[in-house]
Amino acid sequence: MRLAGLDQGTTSTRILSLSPDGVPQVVHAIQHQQFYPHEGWVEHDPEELIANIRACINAVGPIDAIGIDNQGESCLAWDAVTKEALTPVLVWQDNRTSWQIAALKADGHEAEVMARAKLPLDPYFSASKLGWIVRNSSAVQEAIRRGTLRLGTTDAFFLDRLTGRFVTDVTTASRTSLMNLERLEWDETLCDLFGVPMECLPQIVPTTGDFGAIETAHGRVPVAASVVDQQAALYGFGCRTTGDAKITFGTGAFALMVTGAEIVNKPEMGLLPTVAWQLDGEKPVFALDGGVYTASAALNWAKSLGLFEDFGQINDFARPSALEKGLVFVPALAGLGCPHWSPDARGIWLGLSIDHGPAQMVQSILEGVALRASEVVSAMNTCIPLSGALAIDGGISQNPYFTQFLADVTKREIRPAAMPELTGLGTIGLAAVPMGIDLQPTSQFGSIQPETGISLPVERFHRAVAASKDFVKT
Ligand SMILES: O=P(O)(O)OC[C@H](O)CO
Repeated sequence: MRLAGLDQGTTSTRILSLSPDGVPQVVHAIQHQQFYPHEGWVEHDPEELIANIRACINAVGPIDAIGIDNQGESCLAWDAVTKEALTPVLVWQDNRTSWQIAALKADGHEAEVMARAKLPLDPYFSASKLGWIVRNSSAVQEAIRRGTLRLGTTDAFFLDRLTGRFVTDVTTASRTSLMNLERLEWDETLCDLFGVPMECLPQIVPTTGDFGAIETAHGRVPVAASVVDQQAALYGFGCRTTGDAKITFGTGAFALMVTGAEIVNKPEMGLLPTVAWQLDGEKPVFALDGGVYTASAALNWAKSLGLFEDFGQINDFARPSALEKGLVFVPALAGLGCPHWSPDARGIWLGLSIDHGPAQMVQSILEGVALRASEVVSAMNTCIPLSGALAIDGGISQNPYFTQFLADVTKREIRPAAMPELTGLGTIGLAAVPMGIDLQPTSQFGSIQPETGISLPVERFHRAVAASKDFVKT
């Protein structure tokens, strides 16, 4: 049986299939455009994403089933009859609703949202974005009048268009802030609060099962799984028991830890309970989630500014670290997520001096991403002790300076995945479940030990983080 995983992420769409020895291989990948129409706005073109999905599926050749993973909170509106998008995709990084979130907080609504969705008020989640779409798009208002409006995360749009099933899986629904996490149903109070008509949302279904079939150049292909990309990676890492955790360093850095059947709710730690997956006919497995919004995105930004030309140039830097020498970068280029939840925070360099050049600045960016990830890891570890080493994947998980600094700052063994496609592996693994195949991960991991005798002045970073939060507000 030949299975494929389609990874529709923030920067690219990729299709993977397994080699005969079980290793996922990217068969085709297409980058898509990022649109920044105003400060803080981030959009994708839904038709470009659909075209890229079709191109990837056609490129993979004959397959028996496919799983699709998605970029989480990103969402849009479309028409129930024509299936045409009515708005761009508002990407998870889009901060256009931060003023509305601030107003909801000021009006005392955070406790209610925390009680129902178990999420803080933050523009990251889909709820305020969908509310914004309903209030501001004339095409959406016309569709309401016609009775044909559909609202949802990107997975629901892709499935409705490609298979005719108007559904979303429970992991993606748990990222909207419109689902009651205990009941796993849309929550009327939350929909009213954000101004989202509940009847326009898709049906919530388990992560694996029958999602309909896609017409491809090679015949009809059943979709057997649909899931958020971070949850797919957690599954692909083989994390199955409470305390198993991973961090994926992509556009942002996303840590997830399995908490089993239990919803671990630690708002004071800034961590989010979320659904890890729900296999068809089984109870849901939950996870704790902590996000750093800019990881590779900060390095791409530095590259675009000309601070370096090639990723091969930023693998080695002299010690002591920039942090020890007094230069600190806080990668809050799209606000601060876990554990701060400060959408108005901005990136900041502290400690610049006349002798600093591009190399030290890039070194401090790598360290800033590691320090932010370390904040998330220590919040998680306070909730539930992490089992053993910390497994990581994604682009900068292969950077030797970054991984050693991460080991030193977290004081833990870091295990970078030798094979970078763990999201695809997890998506294929989930699609295999309804086919009756138990695919166990075959990835290999490196091992980076913390250096002994090093004590980093992490307090210096905490002071810089505090400044990054207050800077725009004061
Ligand atoms: O598409 P990625 O890999 O940047 O991941 C996006 C996250 O799921 C957003 O929460």
